[in-house]
Amino acid sequence: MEGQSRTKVVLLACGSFNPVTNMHLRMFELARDHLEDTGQYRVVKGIISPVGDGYKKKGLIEACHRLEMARLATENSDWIIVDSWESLQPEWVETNKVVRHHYDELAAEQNDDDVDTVKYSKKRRINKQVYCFEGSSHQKRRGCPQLMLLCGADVLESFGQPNLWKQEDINEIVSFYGLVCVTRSGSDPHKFIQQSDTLWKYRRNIHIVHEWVTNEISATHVRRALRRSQSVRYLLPDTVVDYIKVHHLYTAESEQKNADVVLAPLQRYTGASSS
Ligand SMILES: Nc1ncnc2c1ncn2[C@@H]1O[C@H](COP(=O)(O)OP(=O)(O)OP(=O)(O)O)[C@@H](O)[C@H]1O
Ligand SMILES: NC(=O)c1ccc[n+]([C@@H]2O[C@H](COP(=O)(O)O)[C@@H](O)[C@H]2O)c1
Ligand SMILES: [Zn+2]
Repeated sequence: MEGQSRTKVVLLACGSFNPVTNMHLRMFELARDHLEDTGQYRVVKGIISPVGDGYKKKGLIEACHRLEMARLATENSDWIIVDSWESLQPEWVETNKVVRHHYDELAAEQNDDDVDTVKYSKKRRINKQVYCFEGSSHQKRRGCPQLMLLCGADVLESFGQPNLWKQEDINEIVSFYGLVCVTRSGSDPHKFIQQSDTLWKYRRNIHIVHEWVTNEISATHVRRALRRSQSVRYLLPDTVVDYIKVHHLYTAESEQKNADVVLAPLQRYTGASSS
């Protein structure tokens, strides 16, 4: 397929990024290679969206630090950016709403481009037509890049955890947007999809990216090493390692943050109290 006729894709990764690791960055590169190798897609942008403090995950340090580390980690990338919208919301925001927000932003950018096109080169607007997409309250804008949620297989498998995700949110993500899922040791995304009727129905919108160079880098491991004053160099960009040192992040004390608090989605869907 010629470059022009490929579908433009923007990849959105939501997560704690507590802190961002090299594997988070690798996840984007792996996903881009995989999608472009199909000949159908051209990946034009990657967005890292750190979760807000209202998520209440144990050991989650302040969003301002997580954002700044993600910014430092992506400063050498010409296609991955960090977006602060989610982390600045006063309460935890469901991932589906974050995806919707970014889709609306992309559509607005597309509109602006079209207006410029009309203004300066008098070409026809291409973005006026909208069409409904099966099973979604949203409308797809023609000319707008496709937004796909990018995650590791543990997040995909968390769809099966009771009271963590709303079924309608999962439906919308996999039917309207699409999912790119990178394998992670200990996970079997193919099996998980095979066992879920919803995921099976929309399996063509779920792209599984096999990471052959398996590694178990996780932010949990990084935080543990830091608490023990062990080196985390080469697991994270040097600029992030320096930032952690300067700001004395990830201590025994910070790991106890939210220790007695119920995770926000569980609170919201079960009505459980916050402590
Ligand atoms: N080694 C990895 N392989 C594949 N995906 C990964 C890997 N590490 C993180 N991810 C993915 O990156 C996204 C953000 O993850 P998150 O911020 O939870 O990082 P993490 O390393 O899993 O941290 P934690 O250990 O605190 O849960 C998630 O979709 C997660 O699945
Ligand atoms: N119902 C939901 O929308 C829902 C539930 C659980 C986690 N999440 C998101 O998944 C990501 C998971 O991050 P962690 O793997 O760091 O916990 C976060 O961005 C979080 O907001 C969304
Ligand atoms: Zn995680």
